[in-house]
Amino acid sequence: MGDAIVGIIGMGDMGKMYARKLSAAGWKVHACDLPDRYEELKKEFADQKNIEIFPNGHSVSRSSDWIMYSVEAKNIDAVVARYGPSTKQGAIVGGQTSTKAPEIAAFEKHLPSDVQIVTCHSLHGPGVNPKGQPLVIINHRGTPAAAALVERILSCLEPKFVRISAEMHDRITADTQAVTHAAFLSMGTAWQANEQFPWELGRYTGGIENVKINLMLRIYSNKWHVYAGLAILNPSAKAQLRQYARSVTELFKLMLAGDAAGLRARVYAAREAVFGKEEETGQELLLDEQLLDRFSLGEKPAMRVKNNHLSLLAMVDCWWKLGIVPYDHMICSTPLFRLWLGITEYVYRNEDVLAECLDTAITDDTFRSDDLEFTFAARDWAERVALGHMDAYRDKFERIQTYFAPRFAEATKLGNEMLKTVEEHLEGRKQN
Ligand SMILES: NC(=O)C1=CN([C@@H]2O[C@H](COP(=O)(O)OP(=O)(O)OC[C@H]3O[C@@H](n4cnc5c(N)ncnc54)[C@H](OP(=O)(O)O)[C@@H]3O)[C@@H](O)[C@H]2O)C=CC1
Ligand SMILES: O=C(O)C(=O)Cc1ccc(O)cc1
Repeated sequence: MGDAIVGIIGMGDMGKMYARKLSAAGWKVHACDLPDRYEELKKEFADQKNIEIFPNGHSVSRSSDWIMYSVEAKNIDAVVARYGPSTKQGAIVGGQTSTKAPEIAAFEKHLPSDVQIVTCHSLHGPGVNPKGQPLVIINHRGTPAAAALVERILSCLEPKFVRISAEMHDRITADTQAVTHAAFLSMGTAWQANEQFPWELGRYTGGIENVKINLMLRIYSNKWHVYAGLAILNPSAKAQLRQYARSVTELFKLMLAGDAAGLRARVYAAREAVFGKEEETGQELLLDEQLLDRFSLGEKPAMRVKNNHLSLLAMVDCWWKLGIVPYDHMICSTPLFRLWLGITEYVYRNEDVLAECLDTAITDDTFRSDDLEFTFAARDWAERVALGHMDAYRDKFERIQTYFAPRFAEATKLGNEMLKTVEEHLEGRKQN
């Protein structure tokens, strides 16, 4: 089937996943990473028949028909500056970076004018089966035939193609990915600050808590540059993170003040804006807590411990304040975002659960010290992103990553099972 040659520059987790899938479908793949990884990669792919490893991006660019840059977003300008001018005449170029503004700027700046630009973004990590997952295709500077070729190449992943502009992509992923990651990063920061492994504490077990813990560990087990690039380089993300931090702070102050009426009024106003009036939403819930109960890293206690779920209340408050309707973004969502939306919806569309949450927020001090640290954390992540300082982001991320590292292997296994079960559940729901 492989009439065109696919070039991949950057053989990290995503580059390798693409190389394996495309070559298995019969496409010839020319790939490289940094020159000092040439020998190691050649050995790794020696018996893969359609993959040829090259010493650098010049040889990949000169010989391929669609070239995908799968490098760190923070390096995209430098890498395209180096290899872009070597692009084969009339070829098509794209990238896998999670934020398209800097990628497109680099392409426009460094690619010869006869080169077409059709780029992409898989909305899932390298360990997730791409089948049925959204795959964004952006035809920025290409003929319809060029875009059709890129889609033909990528159709072997069996994705759900989402055809949008680069601007729309960055707007949506700021709403879905950047702010979701900020919530989980802040949870990890708070637990580390209080020197806790939450699955070891009786008060952090049960369905919703399992999602929080597993997704937090999943994010910290990934590479810092993926999340830093996604937040810091996305022009729309700063405002989202700032609002999330503000929502956390304001809700926490209402809790501390014991202002039950004020908290209730605010939470219900957000609920109406995001989920509609209760009587208007006849729809079935995305998730139920029993489904999530199975995926615990710790022992399940006999009695469920109540939590005020500040991180979830702040998420819905933030969507409300920014006028975001999360369901509008489902076509362009990641598995993490769907789970996050699933548990927020579970709390908000269940009158008893929400009432218990508000009552706990006012009358129960169990979570005060975690919530205090969570508030500091949300503000600090938002500030680091606003300052645009990659090293400050990396330093904090890697410190917390080291703390949780001993549990990554187990959490990844459990997290994969959890995502798979939830995805199957959501798929089944759609078909019914
Ligand atoms: N991981 C994820 O969940 C997802 C990531 N993405 C995006 O995809 C891109 C790749 O991510 P991922 O694979 O996870 O990250 P990795 O760090 O695993 O891969 C990036 C690779 O690019 C290499 N590289 C850097 N500079 C050059 C160069 N000049 N020439 C050739 N190779 C180079 C890096 O080498 P070295 O390590 O030696 O610097 C590294 O091997 C990122 O932009 C990320 O945002 C998109 C969807 C999901
Ligand atoms: O699902 C998520 O949000 C992830 O954490 C995995 C991920 C990371 C970066 C991307 O560009 C796309 C997906």
